[in-house]
Amino acid sequence: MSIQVRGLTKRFGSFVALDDVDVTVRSGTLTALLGPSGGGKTTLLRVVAGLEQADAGTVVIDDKDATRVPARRRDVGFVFQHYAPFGHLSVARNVAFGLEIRKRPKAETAARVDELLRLVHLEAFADRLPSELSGGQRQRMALARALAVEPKVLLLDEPFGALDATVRKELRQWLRRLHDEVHVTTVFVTHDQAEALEVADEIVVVNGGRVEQVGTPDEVYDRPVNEFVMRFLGPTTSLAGALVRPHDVEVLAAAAPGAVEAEVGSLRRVGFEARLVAHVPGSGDVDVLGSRSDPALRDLRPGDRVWLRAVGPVVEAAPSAPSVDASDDVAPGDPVGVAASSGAPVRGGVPA
Ligand SMILES: Nc1ncnc2c1ncn2[C@@H]1O[C@H](COP(=O)(O)OP(=O)(O)OP(=O)(O)O)[C@@H](O)[C@H]1O
Repeated sequence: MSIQVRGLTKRFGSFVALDDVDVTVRSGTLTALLGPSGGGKTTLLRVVAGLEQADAGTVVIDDKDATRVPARRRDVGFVFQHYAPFGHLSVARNVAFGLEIRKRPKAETAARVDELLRLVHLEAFADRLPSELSGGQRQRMALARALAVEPKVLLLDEPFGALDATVRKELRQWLRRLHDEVHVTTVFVTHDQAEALEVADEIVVVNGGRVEQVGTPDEVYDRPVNEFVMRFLGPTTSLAGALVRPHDVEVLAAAAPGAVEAEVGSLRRVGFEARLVAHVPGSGDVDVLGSRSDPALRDLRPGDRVWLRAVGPVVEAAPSAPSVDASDDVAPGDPVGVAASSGAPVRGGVPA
């Protein structure tokens, strides 16, 4: 069940929250809406769900124009960050709720609830009250409840946002596995680039009410279309006027085509990483990230002469562009890839 959003504009007073947005979500995919706070992700999700009316544009769900269809008739399952269950009903009754109000036969409802509780690994908790569940279990219950009525699409607004980092990580892997079993077209909102890169089939980068880029995790990470996407998806450093990822800077002992001469400022080892800061005369410090066993870095001393060359994606840096760096602004969740695996991405110097 695909979703097509065309020319969507949504204003709150004079503020433009969505500005002529086009997005296609392919049937059966798990798609992340990724971007900084206030960028319009939730608004986009709410318009798709029918909880918010757009000022212009269309929403097509499963090849049918849903723009004017009320939320309850869109066959959309929705899970919010702070999910509020019915506190006086058992877990099983919470999951059954949507089926009961649709007056499905009792036996069918019971069988479906059993199946869903197994799917979300809560079969042992069927008779508990929601207050007797952990936060992660409650969000799994919310997902089971949303799935109960067999929605065409599942929309998740930071479903794990309120949980601690470890549980969040478990649940994101679980969501991936669940999706592989159920295959319902799913869109989830996150501002955590690691979550999107790890879980999604497709990432829609949303910023300032516009779509910056759509692609697979590899595409947006390896071929960012602009400085914003480059910065948002992971740490960056500036080399010869362009942005590059610190782990995509090659360190050479001699001059080579395309390489820039630099002087070693400092080299620190942090766990398995080696973090080099090298000074390029006239253009400032460059951060380089390698592994501690990397022979090109291992024996460097402050003052040594080296040559630096970008070996990964490079994006021209606009000098006046606003700085939105993943290492600063992205969630306290896990930073991206090698560059940030210790939780203290190299940026503008050696971490203390
Ligand atoms: N009901 C509303 N009235 C006025 N402004 C709103 C309303 N809802 C959202 N906005 C504004 O629209 C912009 C986009 O909000 P939205 O919640 O879609 O962003 P988001 O990308 O989901 O951010 P976050 O990650 O913080 O949830 C924000 O600047 C927000 O203040």
